Parts: sequence; structure tokens; C-alpha cells
Amino acid sequence: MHIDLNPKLDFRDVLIRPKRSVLSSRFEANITRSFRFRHSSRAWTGFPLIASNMDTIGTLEMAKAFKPFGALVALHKFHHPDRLAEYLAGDEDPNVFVTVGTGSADWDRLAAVKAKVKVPMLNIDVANGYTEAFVRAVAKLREENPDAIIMAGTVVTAEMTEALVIAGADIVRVGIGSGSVCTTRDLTGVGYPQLSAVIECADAAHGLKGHVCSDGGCVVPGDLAKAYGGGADFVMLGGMLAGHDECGGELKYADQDGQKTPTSMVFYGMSSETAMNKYHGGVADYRAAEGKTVEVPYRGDVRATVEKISGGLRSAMTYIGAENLKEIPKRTTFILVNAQRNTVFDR
Ligand SMILES: NC(=O)C1=CN([C@@H]2O[C@H](COP(=O)(O)OP(=O)(O)OC[C@H]3O[C@@H](n4cnc5c(N)ncnc54)[C@H](OP(=O)(O)O)[C@@H]3O)[C@@H](O)[C@H]2O)C=CC1
Ligand SMILES: Nc1nc2c(ncn2[C@@H]2O[C@H](COP(=O)(O)O)[C@@H](O)[C@H]2O)c(=O)[nH]1
Ligand SMILES: [K+]
Repeated sequence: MHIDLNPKLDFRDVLIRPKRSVLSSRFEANITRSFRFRHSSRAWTGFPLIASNMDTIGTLEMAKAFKPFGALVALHKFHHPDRLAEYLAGDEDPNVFVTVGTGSADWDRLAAVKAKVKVPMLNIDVANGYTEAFVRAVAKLREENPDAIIMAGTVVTAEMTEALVIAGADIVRVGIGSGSVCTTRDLTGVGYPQLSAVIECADAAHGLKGHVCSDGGCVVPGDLAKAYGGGADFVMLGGMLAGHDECGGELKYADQDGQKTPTSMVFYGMSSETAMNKYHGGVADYRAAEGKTVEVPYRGDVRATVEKISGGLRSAMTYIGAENLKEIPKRTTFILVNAQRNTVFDR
């Protein structure tokens, strides 16, 4: 047994200290980044925000809505290969990752897509990125897709980030137990505070010319600024994007002035009982659900939410004098706090 006595931080444990700035308008803050990756020959430029490959979030409708923002969507792995091929064929510069797990059904689906069209970005996603089998799967995916941008995870520590970069990942997905509909920490006692995970994994990845995506745990737009400040190259969101028209969740209606009006939407974790019943015919008897099902308020078009997120980010950048996203970590000093905000109207 070993105890790590160094404090580990979540987004809610810190604020970003303002710094003198030459920016005079939020308009001047540039939220696009350009990356060259360690393995893939492809470069990428855009707003490094990724919608999670949860089946309610990583939809083709989300991809269409994200396109004008230059943001990305990790498509969920339950799309029909023909629909994926159609989307990829119809777009010269597709903003989507095709997602696989480690199971053969996923790889067969990927093969069916690849038989029809090039797949430039791949996401290999498992709950537990610490197994040897997963590292082998990442290596195999790289071998079979030498030119693709490959994202792999999830992990939360430096040594496993290095292992995945070396195995073939361009982008390592960081976050275990941080998600809004995740119950892994309750069920298993395993996890790592998200900001520290990002800081430590980004440092490890960047040393090897790898990149990281902070996955899970963002509650408010300011958390994205903190994730980028901690060294995240990309930020992945689930819960903050839930409840919109572009999502796949079931809508709930209420009668308002005699009109059937959408009021909320169902959102659930990908290893919740809801997801397992839907895709695997129930929860296998040797495992337990590690996600929950919630109803979130209906929020209309996702574009307004993305604008709020990007507006918040631009504002953060003017407060610290970062003209572009790449400068955020250099201009970031985190201060430890024990309160984030005034709560007078919460009671
Ligand atoms: N980031 C996070 O904290 C988490 C994310 N998720 C998300 O939920 C989705 C589905 O996950 P899940 O249903 O668990 O399946 P996965 O697709 O992640 O499982 C992949 C393989 O890993 C094996 N495995 C070994 N140990 C574990 C473990 N502790 N947890 C999960 N699998 C393990 C599984 O075998 P076997 O089933 O036989 O054990 C399976 O063969 C994924 O999209 C994942 O991203 C889920 C939980 C945590
Ligand atoms: N432990 C679990 N984690 C899950 C599950 N479904 C998804 N996820 C992870 O959460 C993030 C999104 O986090 P959010 O805070 O932005 O909502 C997602 O990308 C997955 O990594 C689950 O059932 N259990
Ligand atoms: K997570």
C-alpha cells in the first residue's frame, strides 16, 4: 500500500488569477489551434472541443451543428456503417472521429466503413485504459491505420499516457470517474481529480510529442478554460451538451397552455443500465452498471450553448492576456480556493 500525500485538484478547487493583458476585446481572442500529431501525417486546425461519443451526444446532427465552429464530434459507436460512410463521403474535411471499442463487432463495423470511404480520425474508447489488451488494441489500430489521427483512452496517470502515446495514440483521453453521469468512483473507489490528471498526463504526453483530451468533469464554461490552462489540447464534453435538439435522448413533454411542449430530455452514461439494456440486452451478471440515467432540462439548439462556451473562453483569455489558445497554459496561474462564487441566491 502507498499513500500519495500531494494534493490533487479538481476544476472546482481552483480559479485562474487575472494577469495584465494587451487584449482590448474578447473578439481578439483566437480560440482555434493547429496541431501536428506524433503518428498521423495529418495536421488539424479548429476549435479543440469534442462532443463525447455517448449515444445521446455523439450524433451526426451534433457533427453538423459543430461544423461551423470548427469543433469535433466523437461519433458514438452504434451508427450504421452505411450512415457513417455517407457522412464521411459527403464532407471533404469531416469533423468526426469514428469510435471503436476493443470488441470485434466494432472493428467489423469500422472495416465496413473503410471499405467505402477513408476514415481520417479514430477514437478507441474503453472505460479502463489500463489493461494490456487495450494497449495491444491501440497498437493494432495504429498499424492498420497509419495515417489516421487516433485518440485513445481513458487513463489518468503519466505512465499510462506514455504507454498509449508510444503504442500509437496521437491524442490520449484523460478522465476516469469524472463524468456527470458516471458512478465509477462510487462503485469502485477508483478515480483521479480531473485537473491534476490533465496537468500530469499533458506533461507526460507533450514530452513525447503526444496530445491529450480532458474528458469529463466540466460543469460550467470556465472549467474549459481551466482544462486548457492545465495543458489540455482538447476538451471533451458530455453533460454540458445534453438536452439539445441535436442530441439522441428521448424528449419529455408537458402540457403548457394546451400545447405539448418539450421540457426535458433523458441522458445516461454509456455503462448505465439504460445503455446496457439498449445495446447489450442487459447487464452481464459479473459486472455492475457504472453510469446513471438522469433527465435534464430541454435546451433547444446546441449552437447557443457552444456560443456561450466559446464566449466564456474568449473572456477568460482577455482576463489573462492570452491571444490564442496555445498561450493559455503559459498565462495561467491557478490559485487554490475554497469557494468558487457567491451563493446568496442559492438558498
Ligand atoms: N471515463 C470513465 O470513467 C468511464 C467511461 N465509461 C464509458 O462507458 C462506455 C462503456 O464502457 P464499458 O461498458 O465498461 O465497456 P468497455 O467498452 O469500456 O469495455 C472494454 C473491455 O474492457 C474490459 N474491462 C476490464 N476491466 C474493466 C472495467 N473495470 N470496466 C470496464 N471494462 C473493463 C471489458 O471486459 P469485461 O466487461 O468482461 O470486464 C471489455 O472487454 C465507454 O464508452 C466508456 O467510455 C464507462 C465507465 C467509466
Ligand atoms: N464512469 C462512467 N463514465 C462515463 C459513462 N458514460 C460516459 N462516461 C464518461 O463521461 C464523459 C463525459 O463527461 P461529462 O462530465 O462531460 O458528462 C464521457 O466522455 C465518458 O468518458 C458511464 O456510464 N460511466
Ligand atoms: K470520465
